Parts: sequence; C-alpha cells; structure tokens
Amino acid sequence: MQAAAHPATSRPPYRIGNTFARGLVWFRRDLRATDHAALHYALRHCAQVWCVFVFDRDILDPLLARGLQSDRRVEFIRQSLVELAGTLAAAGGGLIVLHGRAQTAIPALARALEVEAVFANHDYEPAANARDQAVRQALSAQACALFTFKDQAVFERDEILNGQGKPFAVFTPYKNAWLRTVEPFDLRPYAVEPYLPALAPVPAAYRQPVPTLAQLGFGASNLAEIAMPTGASGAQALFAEFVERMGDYGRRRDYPALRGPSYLSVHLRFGTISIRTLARTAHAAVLRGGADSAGAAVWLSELIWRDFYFMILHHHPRVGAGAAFHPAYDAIRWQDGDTGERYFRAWCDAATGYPLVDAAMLQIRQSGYMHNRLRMVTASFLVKDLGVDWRRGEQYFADQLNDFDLAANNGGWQWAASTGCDAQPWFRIFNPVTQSQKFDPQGRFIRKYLPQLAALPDKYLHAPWTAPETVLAEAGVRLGDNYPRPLVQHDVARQQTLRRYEVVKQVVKPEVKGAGAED
Ligand SMILES: Cc1cc2nc3c(=O)[nH]c(=O)nc-3n(C[C@H](O)[C@H](O)[C@H](O)COP(=O)(O)OP(=O)(O)OC[C@H]3O[C@@H](n4cnc5c(N)ncnc54)[C@H](O)[C@@H]3O)c2cc1C
Repeated sequence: MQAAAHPATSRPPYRIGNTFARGLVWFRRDLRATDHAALHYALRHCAQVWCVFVFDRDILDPLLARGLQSDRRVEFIRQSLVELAGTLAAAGGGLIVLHGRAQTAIPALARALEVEAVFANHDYEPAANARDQAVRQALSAQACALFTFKDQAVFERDEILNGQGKPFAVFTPYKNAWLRTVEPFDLRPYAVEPYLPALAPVPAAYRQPVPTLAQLGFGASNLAEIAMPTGASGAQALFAEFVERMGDYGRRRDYPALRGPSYLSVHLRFGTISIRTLARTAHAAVLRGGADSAGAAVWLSELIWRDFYFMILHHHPRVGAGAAFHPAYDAIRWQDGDTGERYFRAWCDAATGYPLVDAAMLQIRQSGYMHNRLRMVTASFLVKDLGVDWRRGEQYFADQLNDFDLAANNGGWQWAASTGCDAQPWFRIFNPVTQSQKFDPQGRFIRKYLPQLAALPDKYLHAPWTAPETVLAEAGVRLGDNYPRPLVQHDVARQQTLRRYEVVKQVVKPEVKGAGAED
C-alpha cells in the first residue's frame, strides 16, 4: 500500500508498503499531537498505535556526570510531556515514558508490544543519526521496520540544491531557491485528528506518570520563575501573540529591550509547534502583501536560516564535531594558556567590562535565552576581541541555551568566527560599544541586567570607563569594584585579531571586500 499523498504537488509521496496491526510512534524533537508526520503516518497505516518518549540516558547521564544539578531543558521537556500525555490520553491513547538508553529501550518496547513498525521523525545531528541507525538494525533483527519522516524542516537534505545539483554554501541563493520551490503542499499540516481512533490505550505494565525530575536525577530549575510557557499550549499562546506583531518584526527584532522576536526557538527545538504552521502563516502574509508582509518576509527568512543550517550539518557533519566549515581557518592560533583561560572565564562570568556583552551573558545565564543580536555581539567579542577559540563559546552556549540546537548554534558560532559558510568576513569586527549605542540606545537592556550601572547617563553607559570620575561617583559606579574595568581595549584587540586571521588572507582577500571594516 502507498501512503496517500497530499493533493496538488509535484513531489513524490512517502511510500509505506503495508498496513500493520500494531505500530509505535517514537517522539523525540516533536512533542505535540497535531500536524505531526510520524504520528499521521502511523495512525493511517496501523490498526493500533502506541506512543513512547525515552528520557535518554545517553544524553542525560553525561550532564549529571558533569555535576549539573538542574537543567531548564529537561524540565521543559518534562512539562511538555505531561501535556502531551494528557492530550493523547484524552484522545483514547496515552504516552509511555521510559528512562533508559533509547538504543535498547525502543527495540525492547517494540518487542514487548509486538509492534511491526516504529515511526519517528528525522533528526539531522550526527549522534541522533547514529542512534537511529543502531535502533533500525536492532529492530530489523526482530522483523520490525523503522519508518522515518521529514517533520522538523520544511526542506531537508537534498531537497534544495544549486544549479549543479550540489548543496548550497551561501544563504541568499539557498533562500531564493527555497522560495521558488515551496508549494502549498510543503506547508500543509499532517492531519492527525481524523485518524485518532487508531490510538491504543497504554498497556497496564506501562501505565505510569511521567517521571519526576528527581526520578531523572535532576533538581528544579528556575523555569517557573522565568515564566516560560511550555508544551504545545505554551507554543500556541506565544505564536498567537507574535502573529499580532509579526508585521513589526523587521523593525524591532534587533533591539534587545523590545519585544521584537517570537521567542519560539525552544518550542521549535522540541517540536511543541510545527514548523509548517509558522512558515505557512508567514508565507501567506508575504503573499497577501499589505502591512504585515515586510515583517513576515524577514521572519520567514529566519525560518529558512534554520532549514539552511540543518542542511549544512546534514551535508557536512564534520562541522558538528569541531571542524571549521572552511578548513583553512583551522590554522588560526587562538589565545590559549592562562590569558585565554582568564578571558574565557571573564566572558562566561559577565565580567568583561563591556556592559552590553556582560548584560547579554547575564541574560543567558539567568534565563537560558539570549537575543539574536546579542548572540552575534557576544560571540564576536569572545572570538575577535578576546581571541578565544570559537569552539569554547559554542560549548558554553550549548550548555546554557534552552533552544540549543547543534546545527543553528554551530552555524551561528562559525558565522561570528568567520570560519563558516556564508560567514561574517574575517576582517569585519563588531565594535561592542557602537553595537551597544546602536541597538540599546537608552540602555534599557543594560540597566535591567546591570543595576549597578543604572544611574549612569546614557552617554557613558555603553563605555563606563570613559566617564569622568565625578560622574561615576555620582552614579555609584566604582570601576574595578562594583563593575569591572574593560578586560581588553577594543582597538588593540582588533589589530591583534587582524594579525591572527592573516593565515587565512589567501582565502578571502580583504582588499576585495573592504579591509578592516568595523560594525
Ligand atoms: C552564536 C549564535 C548561536 C546561536 N545558537 C542557536 C541555537 O543553539 N539554537 C537556535 O535555535 N538558534 C540559535 N541561534 C540563532 C538565533 O539567535 C536564535 O534562533 C534566535 O535568537 C531565537 O529567538 P527567537 O525564537 O525569538 O527568534 P526569531 O527571531 O523569532 O526567529 C524565529 C525562528 O527562526 C529560527 N532562527 C532565527 N535565526 C536563526 C539563525 N540565525 N539560524 C538558525 N535559525 C534561526 C529559530 O528557530 C527562531 O526561533 C544562534 C545564533 C548565533 C549568532
């Protein structure tokens, strides 16, 4: 049997050869029960369907081994699973939640439930692919199939190629090809509701509540305190609120003190909302024209960046293992030894003496979120002002970000370090003071995170060391005491960076694109 295609498309449908008596949907980065490719196909092709999520010890145990006591992401997942389990139960099924190694837990469960097929959605991270490969092999040894589907991207893998049939390495032509290719079919939801009668209740042996954080070995994080909405309902609420201001996205998105972006990244990361829902809404607003269309087009572009980086990781998995996209950049000698260590610690500890950088580093530590403009500024500062290896920053973000995603995080860091595909040219170096003046002109963001600087006049807030002693004293700012002096001088650091990157001069010639440019 062939899975029925969505109508009106030039693309071939997925083919599933059979119908099955029993199937299992394995949830991973797709914690919702609507518009879900794997769930859709399982419900259509199996008489009875169970659903499972595994808290994977291969992921969680290393976090615990590193001494982590709480993790907002584990708590976010847990709360989202409680909601998903409730939704599935209300529809006549339920969610089996296991705590073990997915590689062995999924084949064992499939055997115990005597399912003939497991259904899951594609992942693009090398470790996840290795896991899926191991599960596929184990399942096939017990005569069970593993079907996987595109779900978390609009276009994946080889779906968007350049004129030579090769993967793009530059974003704008990729985006243009993406926009030329997209059809209503690509953005259509995978219907789940009409097929829900195939959901089977959780067998008694597995009927347990979602494990508590303590059972998983974690303590509570500050998720409740920062009031982060979780689950599919949280994602829907955030999206509904964003749609009202999507038209302003292009104008507001660069100012961290404004509510400009959607804050949906953690929901996209864990799939509590479907990418098709978001892209369809933005695309429709663009096609409609009118007041919202410019903002919607900019936002759609950001969603396309997400597909772009998934595609890059898929075709170049070595970038996820620490390699520069352009190998020539691996010749750069980074600031190491005691100085490198001291610089890196000061950056992590929000003690660089550059207020915008420090405020951003406090934002990520306190909330697990960092505004996109600030990700660019802090990453650039670590690499191009402090000369520290971008991989150290990438790892720090991976530990801190709620929305940590290997493809986007690696792409962002390689962009900032100029080592990546379509990256910032190496000779363009953000000035942390002018970035601050431009994107936080009244210092509202800085004052929120650095109250000890709040009384400084705007004129000096972005570079407190330039303020006269009397102004500092009046504002209660004691440099070197309640706020650090600048760790490095930007102008000096800039010159060092230009020298450090000389090893790659042959790759990108500054005279061609404007040497020593500063933003
Ligand atoms: C150094 C660095 C590290 C980053 N690490 C991550 C990460 O680990 N996870 C992550 O999701 N994004 C990452 N980004 C991209 C971007 O900063 C975040 O996606 C964005 O800030 C999330 O906020 P939002 O949901 O409000 O975004 P919006 O501005 O509302 O954008 C909507 C969605 O588009 C996607 N998106 C936006 N910008 C990008 C981008 N440059 N690359 C890929 N996808 C994008 C995200 O899914 C985002 O949720 C990183 C960027 C940089 C410069």
